[in-house]
Amino acid sequence: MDGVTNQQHEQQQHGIGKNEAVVPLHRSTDLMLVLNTPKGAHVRDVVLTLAVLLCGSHTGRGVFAARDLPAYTILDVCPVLPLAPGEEAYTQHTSLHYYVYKWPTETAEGKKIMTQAVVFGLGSMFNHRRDQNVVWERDTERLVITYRTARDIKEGEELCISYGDRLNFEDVDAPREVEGDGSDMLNRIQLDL
Ligand SMILES: C[S@@+](CC[C@H](N)C(=O)[O-])C[C@H]1O[C@@H](n2cnc3c(N)ncnc32)[C@H](O)[C@@H]1O
Repeated sequence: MDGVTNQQHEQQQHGIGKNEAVVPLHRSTDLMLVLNTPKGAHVRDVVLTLAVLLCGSHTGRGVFAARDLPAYTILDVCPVLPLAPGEEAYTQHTSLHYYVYKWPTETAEGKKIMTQAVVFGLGSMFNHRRDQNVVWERDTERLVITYRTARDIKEGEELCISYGDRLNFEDVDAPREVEGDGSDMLNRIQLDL
């Protein structure tokens, strides 16, 4: 195409200037969605919640590496839908509450505030791990989040982000603080006295 790349050609066809209105999308093809991880999604459905309470654990989805991945590999570029300020008052009563990200934005008066955003694509499927192996970056201008591997990843590893310290579920990956029935800890306390 006489030195014109496919991307430039597409942009010319649509009258779009470079970098302005185009977000190049990437998704690694070396990923898989696993459906039966122990990290169950929260459910608002009363019947399902009862079934979980009575029958035990409820499985959830997670993103895993289907091949070895080098550090800094782009896993996905996900479009987001920022919610209007105040809309979280409604989403917190729905299952969506467990899927939204904090999103900085500005009011019409120019005041910086934090709202929420729904993330499309794999961004909503990454589970939490305190020592995350995926990092993410917001682009508040272009309304996308880019996810990258934080280090070399082995085939079969789960790809996780960190949700921070204030979790509203029990972290199945968290190290158990007291093993056994706790008597070891009690013995140690008594010895120290
Ligand atoms: C954004 S969703 C992640 C995808 C979710 N596993 C699914 O199947 O739809 C977040 C929810 O996943 C579950 N989750 C994520 N990380 C977890 C972890 N380390 N331990 C237990 N549950 C986890 C929690 O229920 C959390 O509210």
